[in-house]
Amino acid sequence: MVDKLMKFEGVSKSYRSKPALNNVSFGVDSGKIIGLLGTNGSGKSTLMKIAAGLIPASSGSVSVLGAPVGLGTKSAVSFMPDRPLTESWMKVRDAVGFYRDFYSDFDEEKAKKMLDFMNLKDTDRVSSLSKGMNERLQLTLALSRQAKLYLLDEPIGGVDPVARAKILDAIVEFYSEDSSLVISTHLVRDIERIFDEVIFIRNGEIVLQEEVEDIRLKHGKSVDDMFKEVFAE
Ligand SMILES: Nc1ncnc2c1ncn2[C@@H]1O[C@H](COP(=O)(O)OP(=O)(O)OP(=O)(O)O)[C@@H](O)[C@H]1O
Repeated sequence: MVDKLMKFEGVSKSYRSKPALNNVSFGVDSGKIIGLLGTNGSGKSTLMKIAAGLIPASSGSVSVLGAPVGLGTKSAVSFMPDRPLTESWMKVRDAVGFYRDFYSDFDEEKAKKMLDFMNLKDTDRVSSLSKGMNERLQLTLALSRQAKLYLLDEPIGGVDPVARAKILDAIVEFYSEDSSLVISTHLVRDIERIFDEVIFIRNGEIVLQEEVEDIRLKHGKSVDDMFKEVFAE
């Protein structure tokens, strides 16, 4: 029986000699929205890229649905990178076509509903979208794949609070409960309402993994208060 949707065991990663992750172990269960929270440079993107099979770990093992990360796990994982994969010549419909052609699990109907929700038009040029609208597009593309695990790297980075709220509403609205979502951010206060569980990462190490309800009940704190306490300098 596969117990965890994703599992990191003793994972370390260095870029040349610079360490980015140090002996990271944790698991992700199915059916959850999880916040991967850490300050700049704490290793969030590195962790996601390893889970998505884009870069290798230096040591340790990572599995998705019980299989080591590799070609076989890529269809179970949809990754939204912090930099867009779309090209500037594209219109929104070209970006959708690109994903449809590239991913056999792409759900075009879902993409259309999401684009509508996001107020994006087929004919909008990607290069003329504002940062917030572009993030809406990237999120639509990533969530329209039928994956088991969605990894969203800073989906609300650099957008104003109104755009943030819209993006969070879209995540909640279009999330399917037989999958899990891992969302990296350092903007904790704006987003904590949607998390079931949070993982704190500091200097490449996991320093806390806890259910949000437990943080509130056991510690009597919001996730944001806890984050500020753990990351105080
Ligand atoms: N391609 C790379 N080459 C060299 N060092 C890198 C590379 N990518 C990341 N690093 C370093 O690894 C560490 C972790 O970076 P990472 O991007 O994973 O952090 P992060 O938590 O996602 O940060 P941010 O919130 O700023 O995006 C940082 O010290 C960073 O400078």
